[in-house]
Amino acid sequence: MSDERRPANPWPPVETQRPEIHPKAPGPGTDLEMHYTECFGCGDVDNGLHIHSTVGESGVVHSRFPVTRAHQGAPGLAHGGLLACAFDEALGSTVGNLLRRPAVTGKLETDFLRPVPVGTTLFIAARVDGVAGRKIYASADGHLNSADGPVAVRARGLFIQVGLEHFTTHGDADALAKFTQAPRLRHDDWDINP
Ligand SMILES: CCCCCCCC/C=C\CCCCCCCC(=O)SCCNC(=O)CCNC(=O)[C@H](O)C(C)(C)COP(=O)(O)OP(=O)(O)OC[C@H]1O[C@@H](n2cnc3c(N)ncnc32)[C@H](O)[C@@H]1OP(=O)(O)O
Repeated sequence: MSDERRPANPWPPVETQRPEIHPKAPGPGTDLEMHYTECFGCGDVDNGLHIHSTVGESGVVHSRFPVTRAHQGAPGLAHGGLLACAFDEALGSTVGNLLRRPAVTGKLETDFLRPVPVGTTLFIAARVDGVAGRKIYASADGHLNSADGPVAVRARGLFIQVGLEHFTTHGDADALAKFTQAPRLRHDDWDINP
């Protein structure tokens, strides 16, 4: 179905405030480092997505996902679940880096408009659309092979701001400690009071 014929639900679905870019957010032109070396989306992981992101103008973050044979679902085509993963990464990175609030994905919806062949690079442009308390709404378009190529996938996500205890309670406290000691992720540079 073409994008125009899909029903358009209001987005964000609730009244929101305009997102405020954190004063210590990386500026336009900054290449974002992987946020965690073991992250399947951006980390140094065999057959991971190897997504690289750069901060653009006007609150947009540009991410690139090179689709390889390791990412197939149907023969020669990207797996939809991995495409959704790429958007989770791109949206989460946009929220985390621009707002500098620790947040996790609460809801993620994807519209698959065109097939994404192996060998394609998906150019994902993501932005934060609004904030309502701990709820942060973000969306992205994925273009085939260039920033202005045809849109193949769109996504919308709800991210929920959490305190750091979310990661120590449910995750690996030692890994988190190493992670937050990285200069760019220092605690005092984050807005960590949900
Ligand atoms: C200094 C260190 C910082 C660390 C951060 C580093 C960032 C680095 C930079 C960038 C990289 C980031 C790249 C990562 C990308 C990947 C991200 C992922 O894949 S995250 C993994 C998948 N997601 C989960 O595992 C969540 C599992 N779910 C939960 O833990 C809970 O459900 C949680 C925290 C999401 C919410 O639980 P509650 O008890 O805290 O809060 P409640 O009251 O349930 O929800 C709060 C509000 O949100 C709404 N809400 C929650 N889930 C919703 C949903 N699915 N749909 C609609 N509304 C929902 C609720 O209705 C409520 O709204 P009302 O305040 O009442 O208006």
